[in-house]
Amino acid sequence: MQKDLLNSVVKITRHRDVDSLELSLLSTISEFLQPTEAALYKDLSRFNGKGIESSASLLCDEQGKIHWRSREIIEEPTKELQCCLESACTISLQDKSGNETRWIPVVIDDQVSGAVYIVAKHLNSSEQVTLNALCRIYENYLTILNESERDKLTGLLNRQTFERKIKQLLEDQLHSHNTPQLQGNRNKRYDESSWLAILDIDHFKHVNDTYGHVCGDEVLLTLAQKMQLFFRSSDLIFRFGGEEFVVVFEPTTLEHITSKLAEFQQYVRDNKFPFVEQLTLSIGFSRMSPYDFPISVIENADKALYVAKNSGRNQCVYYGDILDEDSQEHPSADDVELF
Ligand SMILES: Nc1nc2c(ncn2[C@@H]2O[C@H](COP(=O)(O)OP(=O)(O)OP(=O)(O)O)[C@@H](O)[C@H]2O)c(=O)[nH]1
Repeated sequence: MQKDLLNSVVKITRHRDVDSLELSLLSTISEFLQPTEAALYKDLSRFNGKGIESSASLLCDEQGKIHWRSREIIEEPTKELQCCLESACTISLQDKSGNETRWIPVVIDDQVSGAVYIVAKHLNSSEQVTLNALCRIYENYLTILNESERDKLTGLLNRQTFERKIKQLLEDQLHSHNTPQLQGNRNKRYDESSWLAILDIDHFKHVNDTYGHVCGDEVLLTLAQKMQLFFRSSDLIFRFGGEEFVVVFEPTTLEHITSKLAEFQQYVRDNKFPFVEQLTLSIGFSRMSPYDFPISVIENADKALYVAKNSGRNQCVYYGDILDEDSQEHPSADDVELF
């Protein structure tokens, strides 16, 4: 048992990203404590978002087969979960037949960032020690990984994680595309796809030059917080560098994404930021299908951003529109009549 446990700890700490770490923790809990249910909850307000997310969860059937469930926002968290998050205390309930349900807080930098949830037959004292030790190892390792995945100033995902996160997202989409029963609650329309947008603050150098770098940092931090509150928690938000942010949106229509981005531009224009009178953004965006290379989607959105900047800034440009204009100006060989 001890040797197996040590090997599991080695396995958990081999991971280099938070998502695999979460799956690995639940697998280990499942291996050693045979729960009927286990999950990891994340308090998104800790990351400037909204609500509570079940970021990984599993169900074990009577044959001992594990069924993984996809990540979801918890619409109505139980009062025990809320109590665990608010009090930073482990909550435990036992029914008459000895089944136990536990919520164990996950504490990062002295703040509760989530909880481990487990439903199992009565846990003896050595199993309780094992469970607590696994949760503490997870907590320690999560602290290190969070630091390497997130931008220090804004707490957003950093550029280094972009490739991996996008690859994972596209693989998940391809998987759910091929297995319709996994598509989740929302009925997807045939014309929906993912989108990638680059948002760049206009004339940010002027902010730095006028008020200083520290004030510039505060503007960046405020914008990052507004982005996290405005967009869905399932959308991925990266700080790509300086005053440039990348948002990857879950599948939706061109019409919806166009109005969502326009609304955000308006929201930024109308809202107060520290020091500056008014802040505006230029945005370039592009469609992203599971068959695209992330780097080429970035290049397309970047071309659209370039057009937005050159058209006077404070604009939102769709790559598909500049492609259409381009093909009208430079018709392809297919469009040229040969005599
Ligand atoms: N405060 C602060 N400034 C940064 C940071 N990273 C980059 N910058 C500044 O961001 C500014 C970017 O300037 P430019 O690339 O000329 O862009 P801009 O002034 O926004 O002009 P346009 O994008 O063309 O509208 C420079 O002044 C950088 O020093 C940061 O972490 N903090």
